[in-house]
Order: sequence, then structure tokens, then C-alpha cells
Amino acid sequence: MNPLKVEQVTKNYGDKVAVNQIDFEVRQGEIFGLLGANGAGKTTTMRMVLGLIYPDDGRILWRGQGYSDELRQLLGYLPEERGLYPKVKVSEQVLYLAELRGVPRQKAENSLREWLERFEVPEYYNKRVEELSKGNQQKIQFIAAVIHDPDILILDEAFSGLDPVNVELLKSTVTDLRKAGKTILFSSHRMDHVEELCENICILHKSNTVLKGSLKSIKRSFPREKVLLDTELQITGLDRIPGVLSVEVRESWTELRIGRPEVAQEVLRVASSQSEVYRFQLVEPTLNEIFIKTVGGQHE
Ligand SMILES: Nc1ncnc2c1ncn2[C@@H]1O[C@H](COP(=O)(O)OP(=O)(O)OP(=O)(O)O)[C@@H](O)[C@H]1O
Repeated sequence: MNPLKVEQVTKNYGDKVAVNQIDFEVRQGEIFGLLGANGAGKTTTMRMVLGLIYPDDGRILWRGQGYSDELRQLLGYLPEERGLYPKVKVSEQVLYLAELRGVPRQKAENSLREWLERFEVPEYYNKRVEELSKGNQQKIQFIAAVIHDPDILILDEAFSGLDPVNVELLKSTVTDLRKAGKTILFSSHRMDHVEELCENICILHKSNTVLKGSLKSIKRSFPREKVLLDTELQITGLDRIPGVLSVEVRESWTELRIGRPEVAQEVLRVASSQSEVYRFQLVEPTLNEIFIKTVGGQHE
């Protein structure tokens, strides 16, 4: 039984349908990507998964059960809008949150120190949040989400505001949590992060599911429209091949956009008739390209 099941869930705010009959499951030890343009319904879905608001229709099951107060121990949440108190010390806030979730004091203190070590900021234990940079506050917020060792983690834009080194640090932490068997619902506007971390995704658009499944199968279902070509000699006439939409010559390769996959073979034929071909690749679309195609360029 999968730890998280969202079954045909609908949520309205007055006349506004925020989420319409969405349906997905997240396996144990999986990072599931919940994607969508602004206003698509992601936060509403996450708030329902957290039990903060209730579906108008459909149901959510956590380990096969409906919502109960005990679930709070099971769930961890990193919200997009950060919610730490600036004047309060890091240790006070995190330990208070741990206490609310039933973690014994000593255990919480040890765990906090371990997390601060892991994030290379042990000296923050006694600092006020306002003394920390935005990126480091983000690390503390992350610790606050995992301090009670939840089984199901909801991460909304987990890496926003972080520099590249810290993005890698948090990414490897999320990957380790997955390996430790956590069930992770991951939302981000950064499609490269989603591609790297998630096996299965659901794309929402205007409250509805527009794409769902494994990233691999979704990618296969979209045509390959980009060709990379590296040849010994410069090839002429590529832009005159019917179906070639654009040709861009770069430093060490040429990139072509094609209208139909069959055109690629003609590109190869023309190229090899003029030069030795070192590299010819019909590239699968990126998730970013798929996203923009699917939600009509409304991605920010
Ligand atoms: N409390 C509310 N009252 C009324 N409408 C709401 C409320 N919360 C969300 N909505 C509406 O529901 C829809 C879905 O909003 P939601 O916040 O879930 O989107 P989102 O995908 O998280 O967007 P973003 O990427 O901008 O955070 C939007 O049209 C939004 O305006």
C-alpha cells in the first residue's frame, strides 16, 4: 500500500475551482513531482495533503487511513512562504516545533545539532533567525520540517533562495531522505531539479491534471524536435531541407529544430554526404520544454 494516495480530489473556494478531480499516488522511497504554473492548484493540493484544509470531493489516504491528529507526527512540511520568527533563536524555534510533534527534548536537541552540522552551520544554534542570510534561514526552515523525522515530506520550492553549493547540499539531503524510505511530494518551478530528482510527476494546469506518469514515459510521448550535429566540415544547405525549422551554428556543434522526427534522417543524409559526422543526436525534449508546451507558455 502506498503511503500517500490522493483520490479524485476536488477543492472549491466559493465559485472558484482550485483543484479539480486530481488523482495520484506516491510510493514509499519516492520523490513525486507536483508541477504547475502559478495558480494551477499545487499549494491547495499540498495543504489538503497536510490536512490543513479538506477536499470538497474525493479523499486522501495516508498509509491507507483517513486524516487523524496522529498524522501530524507523520507529516513534514517546507512551505514556499517561510514562517520562522526573526527575533527568536534558531534552537528555540526548532525545539519548540519538535516538542509540538512529540519529540523528546534531548532527542530533538541532538537531532538539531546533527542537522546543523550536516548543513555546515553548527554555530547557528544560538543565533536569532534575523541574523542569518536568506539562504541559511532556508536551511533552518528545512530542519524545522524534518526535525521530527516524518515519513511523508511535502517540499514546496525547497531550493529557492539558495546558492548553487547549498542547492547541491539540500538536493543530496533530499535524495538521502528518499533512500531512507521517506515519501516525498516535491513542488518546484525549476524543471531541471524535478528532472534530476523525480521519477513520476503530475502537471496541473488551471486546476486540472494535464499530464501524469513517469517522466520517462512522458518524455517518450513527446516528439524529438532537436538535432545535434557535430561534423568535421561545415555543412551547407541544412536550412533548405523541408521540415527544418531553424539551424544554429555553435562553437563545436550545430543545433537544428525540426518539425517532424523523420526530418532527422534527411539531416543525417545531407550531413554525411558532405563530411565525416562525429556526432548525430536526436534529442528528447527537456521537461522544461514539455511543461511550456503543455501549459501554453505560462510557466514563470
Ligand atoms: N484561500 C483562497 N481563497 C480563494 N481562492 C484561492 C484561495 N487559495 C487559492 N485560491 C485560488 O485557487 C487557485 C489555485 O491556487 P494555488 O495557490 O493552489 O496555486 P499554486 O499552483 O500553488 O500557485 P503558485 O505556483 O503561484 O503558488 C488559484 O486560482 C487561486 O487564486
